[in-house]
Amino acid sequence: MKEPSKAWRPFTANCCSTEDQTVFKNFSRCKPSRSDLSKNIAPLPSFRRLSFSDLSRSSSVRINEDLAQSFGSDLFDFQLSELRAITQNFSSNFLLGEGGFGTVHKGYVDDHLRLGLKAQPVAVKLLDIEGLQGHREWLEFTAKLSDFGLAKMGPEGSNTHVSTRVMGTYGYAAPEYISTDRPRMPMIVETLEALQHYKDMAVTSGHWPVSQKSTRNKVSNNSKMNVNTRAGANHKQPSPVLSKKT
Ligand SMILES: Nc1ncnc2c1ncn2[C@@H]1O[C@H](COP(=O)(O)OP(=O)(O)OP(=O)(O)O)[C@@H](O)[C@H]1O
Repeated sequence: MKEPSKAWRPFTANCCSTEDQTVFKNFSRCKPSRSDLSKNIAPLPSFRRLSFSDLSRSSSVRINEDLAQSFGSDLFDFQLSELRAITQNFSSNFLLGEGGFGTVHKGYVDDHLRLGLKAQPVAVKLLDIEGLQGHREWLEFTAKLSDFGLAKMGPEGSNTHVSTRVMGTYGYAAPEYISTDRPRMPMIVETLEALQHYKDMAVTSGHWPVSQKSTRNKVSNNSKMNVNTRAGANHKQPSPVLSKKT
């Protein structure tokens, strides 16, 4: 009797019955039907990625070392030519799906490929170097410091601090900064975190994140901060945050 089909997972389950298995060059492989290929394979709650390759040699050596520490002897480093053979040259017939990094192809390794590596189906992800995710995403990433009108050049030489007047927007600036005139690094981090939250509230509710009647003292006291969280605010009213900027 034909075995019931199992969810296909690389390195863990069979993808097809014996009679469906064909031989391609020296690689055994499963011959998935068109309907199998068009099916989205069930979510994979946990599976181990045991292999990778196809990076430039120098970078892959370093990554190999890092991954080897995590995976130990379970890690197999495949050459591009091997991956090509496994996936029938990344054939579209073996396409499983596509993610942000590129296409994912079904393949099958036989038990002659590596000592200790059992014959099994695998999924091979092919990096799309033109893709927005992956290479270009990281190469083009440039860290930027957002400037809310508060950025100042740091002290030079033997100076320990820079004197300047308190600047910032009520509701966005850290309350301690407003009250003490002295910024501390944790305040800056808190302010950056709070900023996006307050801005979201302002944009969606059409109200300032703090009451415009807030006084300096009110703002300086975090517990008294009058944050607008009213649900169902009038969305037709232009957001003060947006209208102020335009
Ligand atoms: N091991 C697998 N078995 C079966 N199908 C898979 C497997 N891995 C990926 N796929 C298929 O390929 C598609 C894309 O997978 P991928 O891992 O690239 O998705 P992603 O995590 O959204 O993308 P990325 O990692 O590139 O950001 C999946 O939606 C799935 O259909």
